Amino acid sequence: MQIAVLGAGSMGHGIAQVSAMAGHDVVLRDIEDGFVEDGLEGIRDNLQGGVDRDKLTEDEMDAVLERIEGTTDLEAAVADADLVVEAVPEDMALKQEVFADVEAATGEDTVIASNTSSLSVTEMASALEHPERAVGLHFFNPPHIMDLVEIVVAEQTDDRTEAFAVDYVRDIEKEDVVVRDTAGFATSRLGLALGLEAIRMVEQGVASPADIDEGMSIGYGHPMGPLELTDHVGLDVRLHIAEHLREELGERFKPPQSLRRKVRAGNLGKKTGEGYYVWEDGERVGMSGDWGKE
Ligand SMILES: NC(=O)c1ccc[n+]([C@@H]2O[C@H](COP(=O)([O-])OP(=O)(O)OC[C@H]3O[C@@H](n4cnc5c(N)ncnc54)[C@H](O)[C@@H]3O)[C@@H](O)[C@H]2O)c1
Repeated sequence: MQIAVLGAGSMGHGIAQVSAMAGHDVVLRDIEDGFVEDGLEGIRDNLQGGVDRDKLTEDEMDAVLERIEGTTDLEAAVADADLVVEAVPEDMALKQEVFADVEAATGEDTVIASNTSSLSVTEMASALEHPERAVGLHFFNPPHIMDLVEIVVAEQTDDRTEAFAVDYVRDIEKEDVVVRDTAGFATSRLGLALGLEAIRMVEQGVASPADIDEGMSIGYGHPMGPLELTDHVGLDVRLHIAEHLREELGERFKPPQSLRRKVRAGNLGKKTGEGYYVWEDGERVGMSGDWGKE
């Protein structure tokens, strides 16, 4: 089928790639030529990495690239699309505008999906004249590696759209979970609950960040402990989501004091060199504060 992906950033280019790898024709749209080029370059790099690791052949790579076209023209991107996936920045007003613009430029049966990680798809869909065609397709980062797609069913989503989303996710060989449109969906809500409790445990001196993380990675088989994951995601991002979930779901998502303090101090995790751990050149070299070396 014909798929349009709007936004060629971290997520958009990956969603375009996995769609093309499943044999779909994809148009990748961003607002400036340079962003489109960066997205296409990202796809080329990912695929080349796959060729280097013998996951696909040069010919397969070329065939995937041939199925992807870049553009800055919204109308050209969505006119013939069966599915449009928006991956523009996480801003409700922008996403509603994009949804409405897409609806004005595409066919009546086109499914319009959002890759939002935290916003209400129901609210986004209210910008449409036919909101029953809206659905959330929450990919994980990076989309070409991560197997899960959370399908977010808005209040207005009809059965056809939900079934279409499930078929698409299975077709691109990802695993689907279907969740109702509630704050934090299923994954962010549970992941954050674990992260916030781990932070409170560090504050209470229950154990060091490294010991808490090891407990979860070795004891529970998590690929990464909740504190290291917080450092990867960004403390500012986690704080923002916690505030949103507190507002929607209650005090159990109240952000711990140390999370606020660290964000105020500019210690946002791996990207700034310190969060609950200290990072150098992308590597963990110790723990933050008095916990010292691991
Ligand atoms: N980064 C993640 O880990 C992650 C994971 C899951 C979901 N998400 C969600 O995916 C969405 C995109 O996030 P991202 O990290 O890829 O952001 P990003 O900033 O890397 O990319 C966004 C892109 O959208 C482009 N853009 C802005 N306005 C546009 C418009 N009107 N039309 C087309 N393109 C436009 C920007 O130029 C930019 O290239 C957000 O809703 C985010 O919450 C992100």
